[in-house]
Amino acid sequence: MYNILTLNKIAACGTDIFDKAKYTVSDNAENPTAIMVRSAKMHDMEMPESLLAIARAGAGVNNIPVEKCAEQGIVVFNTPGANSNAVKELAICALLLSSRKITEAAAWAASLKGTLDAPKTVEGGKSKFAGPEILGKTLGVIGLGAIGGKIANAAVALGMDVIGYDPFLSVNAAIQLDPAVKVTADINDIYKNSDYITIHVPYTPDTKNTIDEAQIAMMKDGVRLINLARGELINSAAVVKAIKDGKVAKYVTDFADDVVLGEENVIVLPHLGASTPESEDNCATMAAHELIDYIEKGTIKNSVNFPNAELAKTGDHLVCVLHKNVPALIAQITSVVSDKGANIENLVNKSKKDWAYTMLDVTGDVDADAFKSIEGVVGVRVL
Ligand SMILES: NC(=O)c1ccc[n+]([C@@H]2O[C@H](COP(=O)([O-])OP(=O)(O)OC[C@H]3O[C@@H](n4cnc5c(N)ncnc54)[C@H](O)[C@@H]3O)[C@@H](O)[C@H]2O)c1
Ligand SMILES: O=C(O)CC[C@@H](O)C(=O)O
Repeated sequence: MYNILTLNKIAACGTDIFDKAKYTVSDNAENPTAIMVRSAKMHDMEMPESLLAIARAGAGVNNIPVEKCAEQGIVVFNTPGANSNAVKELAICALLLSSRKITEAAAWAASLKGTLDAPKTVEGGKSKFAGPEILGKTLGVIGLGAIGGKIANAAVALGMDVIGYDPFLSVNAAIQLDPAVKVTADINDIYKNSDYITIHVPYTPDTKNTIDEAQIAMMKDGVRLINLARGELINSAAVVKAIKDGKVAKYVTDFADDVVLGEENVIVLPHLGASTPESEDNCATMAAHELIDYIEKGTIKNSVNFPNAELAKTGDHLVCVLHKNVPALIAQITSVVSDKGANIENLVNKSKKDWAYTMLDVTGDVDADAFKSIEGVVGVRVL
């Protein structure tokens, strides 16, 4: 039996994909073969010896020690794009929330319950909640991946001028962008020209505080900021100060911290970006398929620490070796096969930065322990 441990609530349509004859799925599974997780923090978790893979049902993997996992031969997957429409829709909502004082106006209207002549009071008091339309305004989008690209296109359709910035823009993402999106190579173009700025990049040590005091100083007076990506990307204290100084008109964030909570002109949402039944189903389904394909066939697709690779078994064994991406290692792996007099029918070797994956389709006997003793090898399975 393979045991799947869930660290967060994972949609049933994903967990139901696991064949009950071969898998158990539970939130207290012992000796887990794999873990399914959403936002639970795993940095301090001791990784069990039994663990082959972690699937993040979502995009961001900053809650997982990705590099430490690679060193222990644990493949980490995410589900690219699976929740991007949910976040796009919330971002469009956030654009309007940042403009039209909707939350304050609704709270004020609710406060009139039980008062005499509420219909007259609202007509008299509504002018203080007026806010600008987004039509014709400029939106800056930082990060044009699955989410940022969709938001850029939707904003164009809503009549906004859109400037996008993404120094690592993939060809696939680029061809999906509306031609009206102006892609700039200089992030300062976003800061200087935008009425609204939204950020959609992964949180890494390099992107921490992407927007801080210096970036805010470059922005237009009255700029509105939206952060549905990660709290750490924007310095909360700098934004709150800029709101008090009248520089920033509004900040809508999906990430609560003590600095932003309760502040005037800050709307804090409780990490709601991916909370739709559709995206929870998409993420759970994709994550389950990634784990099953890896556990049963050695196939890696959508890993963030190892390369994509697949190989069909035509011989007696499929040998799957996770290892460092260093010279002469493949020669040692193939020697282990030939030393035993076995034959390699097919071989795939792929690399991703410091890590690599070699799959060998072998006829004849293989000795799994001999692969494990090669320096730089971090995981071996014979299927
Ligand atoms: N609020 C939520 O519930 C929620 C849901 C999904 C994703 N997210 C967050 O949004 C992030 C983006 O998600 P996605 O699905 O669009 O991911 P993605 O990988 O499809 O896109 C990220 C894009 O950011 C770009 N990028 C990386 N570093 C950059 C930099 N320094 N400057 C500009 N661009 C940069 C990449 O090239 C890529 O195109 C995730 O990493 C996650 O943190 C939040
Ligand atoms: O799982 C969630 O609810 C949030 C997911 C989101 O932050 C992501 O990075 O995909």
